[in-house]
Amino acid sequence: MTTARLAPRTALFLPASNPRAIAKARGLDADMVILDLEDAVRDDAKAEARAAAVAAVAEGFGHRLCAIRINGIESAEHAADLDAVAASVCDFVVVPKVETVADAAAIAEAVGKPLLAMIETPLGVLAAADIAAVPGVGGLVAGVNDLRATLGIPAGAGREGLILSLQTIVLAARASAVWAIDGVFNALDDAEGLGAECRYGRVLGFDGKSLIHPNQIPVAAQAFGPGEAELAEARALIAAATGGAERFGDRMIEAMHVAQARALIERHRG
Ligand SMILES: CC(C)(COP(=O)(O)OP(=O)(O)OC[C@H]1O[C@@H](n2cnc3c(N)ncnc32)[C@H](O)[C@@H]1OP(=O)(O)O)[C@@H](O)C(=O)NCCC(=O)NCCSC(=O)C[C@H](O)C(=O)O
Ligand SMILES: [Mg+2]
Repeated sequence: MTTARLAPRTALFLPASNPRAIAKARGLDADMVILDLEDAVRDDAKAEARAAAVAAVAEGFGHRLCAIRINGIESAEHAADLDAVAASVCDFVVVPKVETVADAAAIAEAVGKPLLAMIETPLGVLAAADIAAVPGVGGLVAGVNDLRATLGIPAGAGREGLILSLQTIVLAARASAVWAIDGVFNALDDAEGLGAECRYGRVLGFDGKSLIHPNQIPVAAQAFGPGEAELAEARALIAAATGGAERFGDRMIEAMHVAQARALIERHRG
């Protein structure tokens, strides 16, 4: 399912059980807000969080896209979450640990809203292309904490062990023209590390990054750009192109480079 809106560069998770975070998010410059009902919420606060999420989306988040992450298919909360999301005015439902086409299709039908499928288990990665192709799926989101755990990657290791999964997620998303959102970066105070990870995520082809703290928004927004230098080069390339293979400065360009430059400028206009 191709989504009319541009993909978010910055998608901020927050616990739906945290009213201060909800209030704060209304003043933050994130492209998307994801109210979490799953891992960020204690078991004894699930019902209260669900009601708070529905009320928060009804109150609105201004120009920001708004999503609710429900509890997984195996969870006792899943059915109540589906009912709440279906009746809510959120733009997207985020579904954790999606592993099958049947589950993605059933949830999309139940909620009647576009679905962002989290790919965060080995089975999910292996089925990612089929999940992305389900009508109603608007994007794939990498769940890197769960992926690390389910792949057996030691705590504290870099992203090397995730690369095949991350590339599979991007490939699957692109094959169905849906969004590809990179996973979270847990180190709350490491802006330099976050910037490097965002830039690498962009190099892999991701549209944007999932985030967990307000401080991460400007870093990710800058990395997923485009920056002024990129825009200037894109404009110059479009102006110089006359068709077919030709020289642009010290490199060859063809029609697809002009299309890429136009997409970059479109992305900037947002
Ligand atoms: C990680 C945190 C628990 C840290 O909280 P805290 O120590 O309270 O942060 P600060 O004191 O620095 O907060 C300063 C102010 O900013 C607000 N705040 C903090 N985080 C957010 C947020 N995410 N959105 C909006 N506002 C936020 C605080 O309320 C403070 O405001 P104020 O008091 O008014 O000044 C916390 O950051 C947090 O809960 N983050 C989100 C956690 C979350 O949602 N996790 C679920 C998704 S991650 C995941 O599981 C992905 C995937 O499934 C996977 O497997 O990888
Ligand atoms: Mg997860």
